[in-house]
Amino acid sequence: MESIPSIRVKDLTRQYGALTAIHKVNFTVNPGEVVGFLGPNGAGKSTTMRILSGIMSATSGSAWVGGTCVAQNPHEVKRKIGYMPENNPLPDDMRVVEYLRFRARLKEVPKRKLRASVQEAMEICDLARTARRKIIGTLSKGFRQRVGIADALLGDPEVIIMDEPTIGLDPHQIQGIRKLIDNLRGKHTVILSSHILPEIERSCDRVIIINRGRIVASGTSNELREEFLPGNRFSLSIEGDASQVIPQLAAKGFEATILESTPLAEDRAKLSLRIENDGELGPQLIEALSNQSTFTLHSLAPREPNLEEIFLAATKRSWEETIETKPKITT
Ligand SMILES: Nc1ncnc2c1ncn2[C@@H]1O[C@H](COP(=O)(O)OP(=O)(O)OP(=O)(O)O)[C@@H](O)[C@H]1O
Repeated sequence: MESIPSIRVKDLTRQYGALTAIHKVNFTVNPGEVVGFLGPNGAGKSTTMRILSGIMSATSGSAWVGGTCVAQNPHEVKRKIGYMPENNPLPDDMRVVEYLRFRARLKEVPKRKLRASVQEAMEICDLARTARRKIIGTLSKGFRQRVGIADALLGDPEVIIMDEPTIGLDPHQIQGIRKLIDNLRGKHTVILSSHILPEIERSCDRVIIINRGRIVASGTSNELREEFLPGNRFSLSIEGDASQVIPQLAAKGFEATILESTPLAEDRAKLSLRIENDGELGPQLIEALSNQSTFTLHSLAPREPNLEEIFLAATKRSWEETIETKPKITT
């Protein structure tokens, strides 16, 4: 039997007056998945997350959380979802434990489970020992984010949604939040939005890319690489005449393009190549580029495009498609 998706979104659209913030957005997230929601500023990430968590209604379309329709049963959905909004506002004058107990009561966590639920959330977020009785106003940004995540975990919801959980954090704090997200894996379905692409690549099983209110790509990093940046990529450094690299490769039967060329000191250059040929290419490339008079090969290594390159390719394609489908203005 097929399991019910933790999240299903169908043709979700939201207008703010004349502005279409999201347009016919469709996606599903399966139980236990950790999904990254990626998009430039103003793409519609927060709008989608707010609708999913029942804070805001959609103009049209539908969303379900654990099979429950958000518009029809917002109260039930709120029990199934833990939401940490962007720039999570917290009361500066409360103690961490007091605040979380207050939040647990608001979320209608049953009285007999309340203390245990708060304790468990504080333990998962590493607050129990260090910050339990601290005044929130005195906490660092990293610890404030932990309080926000602990809040989202109260009542053990099926789905955790985090809007920019690492924004404004230093590398140590980011590492802490990353570990925390790793600990949630398998116990909750997680959607997190972030601008930090290596962060998403490192933490998420799958990525959904949204641009100007529309989903432009969805898949694992590998699937997206295949779709948007096919071909084998290599980095190499040479000494000598860089303009001879492509002719030399062509003579040996390789179809290659230079993606990037960076001159280095002493007649050296670093090149990034895309090769269309299939198969295990490394040894053949070394052979093709060695023992000839115009340059010396110093190093060669395969290079996988990172999520930033995939993201740029996906959003560029969606931008070009929009330009192409726009009617031409005639005078
Ligand atoms: N309350 C609102 N009223 C009017 N327009 C809004 C409102 N909230 C968002 N918008 C607009 O809707 C679009 C999508 O915004 P949204 O906040 O969902 O994007 P985002 O991807 O989360 O961006 P960011 O990463 O900057 O938060 C933007 O053009 C934004 O200016």
